[in-house]
Amino acid sequence: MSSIPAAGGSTGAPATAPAPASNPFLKGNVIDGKAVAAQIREETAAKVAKLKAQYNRVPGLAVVIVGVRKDSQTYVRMKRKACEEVGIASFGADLLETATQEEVLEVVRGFNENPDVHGILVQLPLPKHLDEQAILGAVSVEKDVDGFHPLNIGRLAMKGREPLFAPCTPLGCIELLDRCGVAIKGKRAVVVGRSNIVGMPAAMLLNKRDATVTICHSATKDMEAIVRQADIIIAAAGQPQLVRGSWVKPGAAIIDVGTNPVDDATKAAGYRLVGDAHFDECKTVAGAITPVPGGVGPMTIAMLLRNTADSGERFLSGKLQATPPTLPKAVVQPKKRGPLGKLLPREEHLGPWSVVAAGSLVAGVVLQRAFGGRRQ
Ligand SMILES: Nc1nc2c(c(=O)[nH]1)N[C@@H](CN(C=O)c1ccc(C(=O)N[C@@H](CCC(=O)O)C(=O)O)cc1)CN2
Repeated sequence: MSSIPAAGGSTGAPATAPAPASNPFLKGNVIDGKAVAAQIREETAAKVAKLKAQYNRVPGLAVVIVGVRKDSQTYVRMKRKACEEVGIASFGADLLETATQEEVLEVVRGFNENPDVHGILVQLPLPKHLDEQAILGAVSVEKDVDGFHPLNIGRLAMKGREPLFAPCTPLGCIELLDRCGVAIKGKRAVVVGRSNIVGMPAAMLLNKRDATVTICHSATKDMEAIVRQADIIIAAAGQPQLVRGSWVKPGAAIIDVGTNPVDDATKAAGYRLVGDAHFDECKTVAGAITPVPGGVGPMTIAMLLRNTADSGERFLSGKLQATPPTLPKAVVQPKKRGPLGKLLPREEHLGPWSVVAAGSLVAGVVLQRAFGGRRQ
């Protein structure tokens, strides 16, 4: 276990929440994600104000966007506005659709080295010609507020380890369960979908909280029978209304991560958003359910703000110092000689966090060897 505080306790057990019947975030059995997100934003604003009073500095978030995708532009605008509202300093880089891998990496490196930046995110998806894995791996692990760096994901996957940051949408799903008084420990959870952004990290977070977790995917046989056993369902398959009311055990909690546009001539935009669960059917059976929109979506940005404030606190309080972004190379490129004339890996003359990060890197590589070659 590292001495560095991990994920602001975010992956650990929650404070006690009111029982569902009297819960202020439940309207009947519908979870009000906007209200939960508003509470987290208020808490974050208070934390940022405290940091400002203590250190006369505020946390800073850098958002990198490549290209002109309309939805990505909207999310990035929402993130920058949210930063402003809670007092987090906003940094940005808007790159052309045609930006090269090296140009994006150069921008990331600049933010890695900027002491006023405590969190960095690269808006996804990236244009197809870019190597997303290499770009996410280039973000300094200590500033990886999206929680997508392989070291953070590796630590999330491992027993007895904690990431510095967990991915925002899955973290938001857990926070919704906690704040709505839905117990996780010992419960059966089924995650439908295994994306890197939501499904897999959601399963890992639920596992850390002692749920018994099953992941369903496109090759799962008799998915509905598996889902029917769940006390908690995370629907994150990217398929509109996949989870039907008849799949749901009475009283189960459904967290719907899907945001699928479907044609709707009655709407000014010509479409409406639906989730991966059939809301009207599932609502009649579930103990609690998130709507789309207004459920998980607002939590993604709220958790990003909280991760950034936690990161700012680690840096400003001096608990953490950024290590050079070239750490993985440093581990494999010996530079110094030990007492017996043996070359020492550089981790031995870097700070304690570097050793932790190096250990996690090895763990990440082992995990990748074990699981990486398999078909998704
Ligand atoms: N680097 C990242 N890229 C992406 C992430 C991420 O967490 N990090 N997640 C998604 C997009 N996303 C944030 O980036 C995001 C998605 C949805 C919402 C949201 O508030 N949705 C609203 C509906 C908004 C609408 O009307 O369109 C809701 O569900 O209520 C916020 C952020 C992919 N990329």
